[in-house]
Amino acid sequence: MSASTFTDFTAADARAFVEPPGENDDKYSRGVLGVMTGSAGFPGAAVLGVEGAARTGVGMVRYLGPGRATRLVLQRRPEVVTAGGRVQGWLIGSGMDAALRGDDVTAAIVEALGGGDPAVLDAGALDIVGRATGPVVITPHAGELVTLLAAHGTEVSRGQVTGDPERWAVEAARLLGVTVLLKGHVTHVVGASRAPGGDVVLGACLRVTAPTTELATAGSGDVLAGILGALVATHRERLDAAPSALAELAAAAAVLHGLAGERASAGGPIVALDIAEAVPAAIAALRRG
Ligand SMILES: NC(=O)C1=CN([C@@H]2O[C@H](COP(=O)(O)OP(=O)(O)OC[C@H]3O[C@@H](n4cnc5c(N)ncnc54)[C@H](O)[C@@H]3O)[C@@H](O)[C@H]2O)[C@@H](O)CC1
Ligand SMILES: Nc1ncnc2c1ncn2[C@@H]1O[C@H](COP(=O)(O)OP(=O)(O)O)[C@@H](O)[C@H]1O
Repeated sequence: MSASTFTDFTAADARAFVEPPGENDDKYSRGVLGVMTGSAGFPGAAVLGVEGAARTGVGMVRYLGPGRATRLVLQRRPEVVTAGGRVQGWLIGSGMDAALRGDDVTAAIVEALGGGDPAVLDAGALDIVGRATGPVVITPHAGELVTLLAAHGTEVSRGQVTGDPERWAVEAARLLGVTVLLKGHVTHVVGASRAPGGDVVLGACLRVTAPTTELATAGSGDVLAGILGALVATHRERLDAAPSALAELAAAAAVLHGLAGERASAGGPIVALDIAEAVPAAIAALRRG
């Protein structure tokens, strides 16, 4: 495989994706994010992703998940709407386990993915990436990428992935035909989509280096997925015009996640919710330049 060249994607690059709403915007024109996350085992992931999305700025979040997770989400974020309806993008899979996912949940995900809207697929929805009819970005960590590659006939160890993340992020994008955000201290993003004939077209290869290692904490990735979901929903028109923007949106989400984590940490430890809560200040600082 030929080596791909990764370009550093920085805070200066991310500025283009944190513009405030326009004077004529309303909650719908701004973008609605549909969220299917959480499960009986991991209801907290739903709270973390929704908080990440809400704090990034989005017109509305529609949360569609199991009862307990729904109650927890509403307790924390009463703004969230729990009825179905039109969305500009989806966030699906955080806090789900593909092996335990009920048939009803799988059917609901497949229906959502069949609508052609852009989707962020995380954790327990990575196995159904092939059912999406719209642009997709997947957000695996190294272990999840190993499982995903194996399901597509490529055997690789976790050590091999962490030892050469550039290679395996590109390989996954090439194999699946979707944009890949491979998480880590350095997060690698590889843009990919399918041409009308079905051939995979590779796009930008972007690299985001985390400003703090305190991001390595439970639920941190769920917050990242929420941030990315919000950016996707609020940039739907840009994505429709140029699907290649999905890679930049993914990299911008990783930048925001890092800046928010650094701000929340201020040199000390953090919990995942701290990252989400620090996103508005991180965006304000980015806008100021
Ligand atoms: N509060 C929540 O609800 C949270 C939910 N989460 C969700 O949890 C699900 C599973 O994600 P994971 O990535 O954790 O699980 P994975 O199943 O991807 O990875 C677990 C791996 O870590 C290993 N492992 C487990 N405990 C270990 C230990 N103490 N020391 C060393 N290795 C250990 C296991 O053997 C396994 O190989 C996802 O759906 C995710 O979104 C996580 O984000 C954590 C927070
Ligand atoms: N050593 C590290 N330094 C900086 N960021 C890290 C480090 N380890 C993990 N991260 C970041 O923390 C997040 C962890 O996500 P993930 O592994 O999905 O955890 P969880 O499933 O608990 O949410 C990712 O955004 C990843 O890039």
